Amino acid sequence: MSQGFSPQLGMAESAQAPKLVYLVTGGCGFLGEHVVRMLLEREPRLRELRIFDLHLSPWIEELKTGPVQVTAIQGDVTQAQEVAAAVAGAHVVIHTAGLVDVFGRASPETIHKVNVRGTQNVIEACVQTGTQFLVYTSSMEVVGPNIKGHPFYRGNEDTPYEAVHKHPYPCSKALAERLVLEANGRKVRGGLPLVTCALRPTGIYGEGHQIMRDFYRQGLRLGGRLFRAIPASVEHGRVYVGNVAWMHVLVARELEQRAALIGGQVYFCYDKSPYKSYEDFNMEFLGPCGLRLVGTRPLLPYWLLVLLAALNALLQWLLRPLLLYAPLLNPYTLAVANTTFTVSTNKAQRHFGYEPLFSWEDSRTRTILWVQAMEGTAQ
Ligand SMILES: NC(=O)C1=CN([C@@H]2O[C@H](COP(=O)(O)OP(=O)(O)OC[C@H]3O[C@@H](n4cnc5c(N)ncnc54)[C@H](O)[C@@H]3O)[C@@H](O)[C@H]2O)C=CC1
Ligand SMILES: C[C@H](CCCC(C)(C)O)[C@H]1CC[C@H]2[C@@H]3[C@H](O)CC4=CC(=O)CC[C@]4(C)[C@H]3CC[C@]12C
Repeated sequence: MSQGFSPQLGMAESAQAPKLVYLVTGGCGFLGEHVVRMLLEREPRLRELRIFDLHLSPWIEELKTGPVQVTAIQGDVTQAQEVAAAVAGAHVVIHTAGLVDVFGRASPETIHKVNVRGTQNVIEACVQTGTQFLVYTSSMEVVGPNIKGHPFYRGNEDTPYEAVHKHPYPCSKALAERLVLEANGRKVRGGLPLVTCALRPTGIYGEGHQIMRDFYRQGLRLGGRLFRAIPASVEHGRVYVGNVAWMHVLVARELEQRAALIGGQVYFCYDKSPYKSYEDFNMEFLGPCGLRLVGTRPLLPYWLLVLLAALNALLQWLLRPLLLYAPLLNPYTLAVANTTFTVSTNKAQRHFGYEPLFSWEDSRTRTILWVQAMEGTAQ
C-alpha cells in the first residue's frame, strides 16, 4: 500500500496534481502555526492539511480560502479514538502537540498524560490506520541541561552527555521521544514499515513566543528595564521558529526517499542565531523595542536567586489549594537558564539537505517587528 509519497521535488512531480494529506497535531500552538503556514507555502504536493488541536484558533478560517483543503479538527491527543480518526488516511503526521510547562502550572500526571500517552496514541493511530511517516517534535531538554548542571558546549547529536532528569517536562519528552524512535520499523496496516524521526529544538523564539511576550510586558511594568539575573557568559541555544518549522517540513518530505538514513534518528534544530545568554539573546529583540537590560553582571548573587527560586517553589506548594502561583523563577528554570547548553551540528544538512530558510538578520527583524506590534511599545 504505497501512498505515493515522493519527497524529491522533480519538475514532473511538482507539476502533478497534489495528493498528499498531512496532519499537524498541536497545529494552533506557537510552533504548530508556523509548521502549518510553512506547509501551505512550501509543500506543493499537499492536497489536504489537517490541523488537530485541543483549542482551535480563529486564523484557521483564513487558510480555508486557498487551494489546499484545510480541515480543522478539535481534539485531544490523550483520547486514542479522536487521534485515530484524525490520522486515518493521512500520509504524514507531524506531532508537535504537547504540554510545555516548566512553571508548575499543570500536574506531573497531566504532563505525562499529554506528552507521553498522547504520543503513544499518535504512534498507535499510525500503525492501525496505515500512516507510514511520523515526525515528532522533541526538545533539547531530552538531553539537558541535566540535574547536575553540566555544561553542553556546542555539542552535537553524538556528544556524550549524562542525560539525567527529574522535572516532569524533560522526563515526559525523553520518554515520548524514545517511544517514537522505538516505533521506527513497526509494520503499519498494509504491511509497510513506519518511518519515524525526532527533531530537538533548543529554545525557540520568534513571532508568537509567549515567554518573550511575558518578558516584554514585565520590562514595560518595570519602566522599560529588565534586571540581569544570569551571567553573560552562560550560553543558551536558541533557534528561530521559522527555521524549526522549515526543518519539520523538509524532513517530512524526505522521510520516504531516505527512510533507511533518517528513520529512527534524532536531529537538533539549529540555525545561525548567535550563541548568547538567555537574557542577552532576548535583548536582541527587546532592546530595539525600548527595553534596557540593567547590569553587566547579575544584580543578585547566585545563592540569593537559588533561595528566591526555592521560596517560589514553596509558595507555589502552599498556595496551590487557593490559587495558582507560577512565576518564571523556580529551581528548574533557574538551573536551565544558568547552565550552558548550545549545539553545533550539521546532521540535518547531511541527512536531508537542511539549510536555514531565514538568516539571523531576517529572524531578528521578524521577531522585532512582532514585538513592536504588541500593544503599548516602550518607545
Ligand atoms: N517552545 C520551545 O522553546 C520549545 C518547544 N518544544 C516542543 O515543541 C512543541 C510545540 O511547543 P510550543 O509551540 O512552544 O507550545 P504551545 O503550547 O504553543 O503549542 C502546543 C499546542 O499543543 C496543543 N495541545 C496541548 N495539549 C493538547 C492535547 N491534549 N491535545 C491536542 N492538542 C494539545 C496546545 O493547544 C497548543 O496549541 C512541543 O511538543 C514542545 O515540547 C521543543 C523545544 C523548545
Ligand atoms: C523562563 C526561563 C528564563 C527565566 C530565568 C530567570 C527567572 C532567572 O530570569 C527560560 C530559560 C531557558 C528556557 C527553556 C529553554 O529554552 C529550553 C526549553 C525547551 C523546551 O522544550 C520547552 C521550553 C524550555 C524548557 C524553555 C522554558 C523557559 C526557560 C526555562
